[in-house]
Amino acid sequence: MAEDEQRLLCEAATNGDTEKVQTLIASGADVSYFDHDGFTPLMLAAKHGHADVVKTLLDAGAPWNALSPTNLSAGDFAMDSGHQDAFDILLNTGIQAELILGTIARKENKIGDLDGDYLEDRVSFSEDKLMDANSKAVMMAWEKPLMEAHAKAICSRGGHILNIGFGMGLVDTAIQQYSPATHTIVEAHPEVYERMRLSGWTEKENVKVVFGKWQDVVHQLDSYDGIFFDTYGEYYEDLREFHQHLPSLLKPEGIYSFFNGLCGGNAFFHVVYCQLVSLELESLGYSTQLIPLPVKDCLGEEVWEGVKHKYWQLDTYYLPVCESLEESE
Ligand SMILES: C[S@@+](CC[C@H](N)C(=O)[O-])C[C@H]1O[C@@H](n2cnc3c(N)ncnc32)[C@H](O)[C@@H]1O
Repeated sequence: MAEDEQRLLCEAATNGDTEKVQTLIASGADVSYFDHDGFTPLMLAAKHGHADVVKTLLDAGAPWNALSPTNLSAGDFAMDSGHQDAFDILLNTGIQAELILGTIARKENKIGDLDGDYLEDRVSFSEDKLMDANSKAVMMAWEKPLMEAHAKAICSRGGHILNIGFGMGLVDTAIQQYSPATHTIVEAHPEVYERMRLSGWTEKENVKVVFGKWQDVVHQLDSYDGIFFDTYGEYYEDLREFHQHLPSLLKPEGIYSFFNGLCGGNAFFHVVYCQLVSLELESLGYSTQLIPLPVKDCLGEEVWEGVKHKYWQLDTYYLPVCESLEESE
């Protein structure tokens, strides 16, 4: 009987029959049910563009972020099929959920999600990547064009530049091309720092290397015309925490950017997080422009050989360029 009810709910969601969906929900049908193909009623409604049904299901507690067997969410189905109304409802729900509940959930995850303390483990360098002790990539050479674009953005006002996280030094090499007045680099991993020292970064005339976690050294820093943030083994909460320091770190006319790998494995979740971070920066007084850069061509399957976690799977990278709202008006 219950199985029948769920099947009818999926059918009504597919057909856009809002009344039937409401009746079935009222009689106890499970809105988080997965059918035999691994789809929820919400995915089916989104896929067919039935915005009313999408809303009804969400109001009844259907999970907006459930994933199909191919890792697609209801929002991905709405987006891929071009159903703007259903997409907007799902996007709004995702943002609200992450704004309110996300902080709590992310804090709880913080205890068990990462593989140990990255900063205390060994790293290994090769020509095209920097890997952690769990064969996860800290940084990869395919990102070079992105790092060059980030450097161009944050150096556009000249002056004093700050970069958090050296990695393979791609962004810092690009920053040096703009001959900044000063170029401060914060790096916390002892082996990465040692490599910087051996390759002469600590001796460069306009470069100041600060060894330590940004959280521990932030109060030693100055104010800058351009800032880039790209760490590893941290959470969205850490990025948010860094943003709290922007008003004192970034000069009023300065440019801020960060590596935008937020939810890089799912197109819809990425949109949710791009919006979320933009809203959070706005509340601190910054506008965020997201510049689309195609990355499909530099990301063949062979790039990921030997890498445990494919942290980026999307065709377009959205490079954030943030500046004070007063300046951008
Ligand atoms: C993704 S890599 C940066 C890549 C760099 N943008 C490039 O162009 O090569 C991240 C770097 O941040 C460093 N890191 C991680 N946590 C940090 C923290 N809390 N403070 C400072 N650096 C940190 C890592 O050791 C690593 O070198």
